[in-house]
Amino acid sequence: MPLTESLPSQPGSAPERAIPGPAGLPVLGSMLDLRRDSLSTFLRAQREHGDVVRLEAGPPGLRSVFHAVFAPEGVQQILASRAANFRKDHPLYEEVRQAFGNGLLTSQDADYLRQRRLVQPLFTKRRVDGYASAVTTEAAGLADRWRTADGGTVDLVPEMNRLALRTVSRILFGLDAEAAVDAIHRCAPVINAYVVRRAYVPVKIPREWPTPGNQRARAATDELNALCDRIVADRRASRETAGDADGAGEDLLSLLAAAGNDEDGSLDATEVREQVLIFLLAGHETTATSLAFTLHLLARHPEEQTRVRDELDRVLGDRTPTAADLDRLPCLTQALKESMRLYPAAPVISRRAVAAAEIGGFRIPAGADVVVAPWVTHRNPELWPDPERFDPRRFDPEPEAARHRYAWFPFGGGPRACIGQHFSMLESVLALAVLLRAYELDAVDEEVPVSAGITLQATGPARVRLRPRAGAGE
Ligand code: HEM
Repeated sequence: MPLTESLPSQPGSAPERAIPGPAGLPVLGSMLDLRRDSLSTFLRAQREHGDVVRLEAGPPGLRSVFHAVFAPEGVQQILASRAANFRKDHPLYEEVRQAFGNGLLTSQDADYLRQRRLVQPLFTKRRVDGYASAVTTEAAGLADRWRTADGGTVDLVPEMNRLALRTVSRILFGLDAEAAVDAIHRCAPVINAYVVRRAYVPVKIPREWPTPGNQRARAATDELNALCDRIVADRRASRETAGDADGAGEDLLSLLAAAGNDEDGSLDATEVREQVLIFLLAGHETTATSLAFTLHLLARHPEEQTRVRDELDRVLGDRTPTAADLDRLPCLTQALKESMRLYPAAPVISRRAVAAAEIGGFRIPAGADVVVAPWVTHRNPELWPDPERFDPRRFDPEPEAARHRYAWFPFGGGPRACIGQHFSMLESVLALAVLLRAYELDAVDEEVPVSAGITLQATGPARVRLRPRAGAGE
């Protein structure tokens, strides 16, 4: 086993110096803080202790130790330049793997390479551009439905969740997701909370024990698995009836089904189901968060909303946006990126070090659990002056080019960067364009409380009042 990776240290640094961090409570360390509000705990740790910190959780003798790295240079080492040394073996990923199986998000090594090769063709630029009309059709359907919204007010959190789930299901699974919406929205939060609760405790109650928490999580997992099995079985049945008329390789389900049928068994039934589940979940919750917060921030900042809408009117007039419009809507794209800075859908990304590594002048030991946190790096006042302020112009071409590549990394980076990144940007820009052309939005709620599950979760409503625009969408 290699014990030390030689990584460049900063000039004059002293690698053996102890990594600073909060003392926390005498017995439990930072365990309660991490479980209660990991985002604020990491943010405070950065402000008080710097860009490499060490947090301890649990009583002496049973303590878990977590390292966190916040400077863009360190993030780059972990996610990209030294990615092979930082694996998805962190307790948080172990919990995600237990809950959702070994799909593309959690798999590693040969399994991962095989899976990534299989699904990559769905995410080429040409392929993703082809998803545009499905996105605008779904968004226009929602804009129509909003005409009858109760009191003209909607909560963007469930609305965007439903929109993103319908869109990804239609594109990746050729499926009308209406039947799946309820089950996913009931089960995903239960598992999300369970995963995070377990990730930061040093001693875990075995999953098999019949505690109420274990039973609730098991029931939710079983329901999601059954849903995914049904999705796969329905598609198989319809392919057989249609004599494969829809053509293999058309969407994710066709690709998976074809691979599952391979004689060499390259994906067995469990693997097919696990891919379906991970793409259903990773493919909608995250984009939904971006959509909801972008609309809500624009509702809270009318001058920015006007700037975006003027651009939409100028560039699109009355026509439906297409993939070719993406480069023509810089104001909208900047507002989206700024919202992803403030509310990154994956606020914390976790890894485990194989060998020891020097980062930012400190030595991270072999076997250490390490996180990088877009939530914290995106709020570093040295990179983002007045960080809590919503200011889309931070993404003007000049300041954007001047910033470190890892000052903004909502999609991660390196070999495990988000496969859905371009899809998500296309989906968000086009859906936002359709909705913002049809409605002006006034914020009802101001701040929206959030917490970190596997992904960022809004824990309160993000309501807006809708004012239909004259002539739009009629
Ligand atoms: C705003 C939207 C999104 C955000 C912020 C986001 C964020 C991320 C991040 C940070 C990672 C890397 C995790 C790590 O390094 O540990 C990731 C990976 C992944 N994402 Fe996304 N994602 C988004 C949308 C999507 C969409 C739309 C899909 C699918 C259609 C998707 C599917 C995946 C998958 C399968 C992986 C694992 C990729 C791999 O390891 O090869 N994501 N995402």
